[in-house]
Amino acid sequence: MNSLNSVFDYEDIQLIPNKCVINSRSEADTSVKLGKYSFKLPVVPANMQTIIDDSIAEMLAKEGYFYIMHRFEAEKRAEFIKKMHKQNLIASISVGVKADEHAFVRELSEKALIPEFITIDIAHGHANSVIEMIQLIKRLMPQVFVIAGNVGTPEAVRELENAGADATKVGIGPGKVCITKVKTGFGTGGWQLAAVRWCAKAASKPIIADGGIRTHGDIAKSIRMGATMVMIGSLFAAHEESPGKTIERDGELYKEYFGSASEYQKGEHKNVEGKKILLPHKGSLRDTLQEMQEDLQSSISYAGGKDLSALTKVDYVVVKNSIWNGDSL
Ligand SMILES: NC(=O)C1=CN([C@@H]2O[C@H](COP(=O)(O)OP(=O)(O)OC[C@H]3O[C@@H](n4cnc5c(N)ncnc54)[C@H](OP(=O)(O)O)[C@@H]3O)[C@@H](O)[C@H]2O)C=CC1
Ligand SMILES: Nc1nc2c(ncn2[C@@H]2O[C@H](COP(=O)(O)O)[C@@H](O)[C@H]2O)c(=O)[nH]1
Repeated sequence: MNSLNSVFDYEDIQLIPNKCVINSRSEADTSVKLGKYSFKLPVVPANMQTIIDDSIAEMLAKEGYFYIMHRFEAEKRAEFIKKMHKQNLIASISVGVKADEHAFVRELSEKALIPEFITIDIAHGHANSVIEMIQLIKRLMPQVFVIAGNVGTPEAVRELENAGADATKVGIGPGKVCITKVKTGFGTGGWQLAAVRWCAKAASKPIIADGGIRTHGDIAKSIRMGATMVMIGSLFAAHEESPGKTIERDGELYKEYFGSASEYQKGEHKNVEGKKILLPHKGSLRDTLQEMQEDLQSSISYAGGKDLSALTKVDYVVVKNSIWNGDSL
């Protein structure tokens, strides 16, 4: 993999069109299967506190989108599962790996509060702590679809899959509010798309490409490189419905978007690998989801197909190489 020629990021790639086989973009099917469930789009808002809350989760589940609730109000998760199940909606939560999270998983199992999806959400997912958590969940609640991450290498993907993960999440440091690449010198920031391709080639189960998506076209590029689904933070931040605080500056409205490893999330300046930014207020989340779907339908038509599978085979060119993917510190 690590020849320089094969290292690229989203902005370095252009997909090459094929002859169109549909009469309207509305015919293109953007739905995706993950586990036993089918969802409207191969996209999931990041499980971060300024991106998703209970009401957004409910709205997404009711309208047929995949969602992953964040883990930063740990004590509310059991009630959240109950509430979603009362409405016949999918429950999809996140966990960490510390001892109290093991206790939480045991509690869910004992109370038969079984969510459909659990995402193990830590910075460096290629770790024994994650393997142990996968094994614990699978032993106590084998029916749960487990997403494990984050990782950035084929070895990590294989190891987590072998431990029982049903999908792995790829992306170490490409996020908009991420400073891992600067603070540690490590990660997939600047070559996230190539890392997705590298990991997907080794995967035998779905890959979720996480971080670095800056345009709707990047979703199609992720699928081309082997992702089944794409996790997105910044493009989903700063909507009317978004939980981030609204700030007024010189008569303009902005919303906060902060990293899960930022001091704003942690409440202390320790092992900080995230920052806070203000994004211009964007209007309704539903409108963004609608536009994302229309753009992806258009992508499918350029790929010469009728559904997402067409995107997996198109040719592409590498136009140039980038480092920053539009980010600044
Ligand atoms: N996708 C990405 O690039 C990144 C995402 N994040 C997000 O930030 C949030 C916090 O993540 P995280 O700090 O892992 O969660 P936690 O604070 O829950 O830490 C999880 C456990 O892993 C340990 N840990 C964390 N990082 C490392 C490391 N590099 N090496 C060894 N042990 C480690 C922690 O111990 P201790 O703290 O004592 O080391 C702790 O025991 C998550 O939501 C995560 O997704 C953070 C950074 C990168
Ligand atoms: N290195 C860090 N990565 C983080 C942090 N908080 C979240 N994240 C990751 O970013 C993506 C979203 O990326 P975006 O480019 O779409 O905005 C998210 O899903 C996490 O994986 C953090 O504090 N540090």
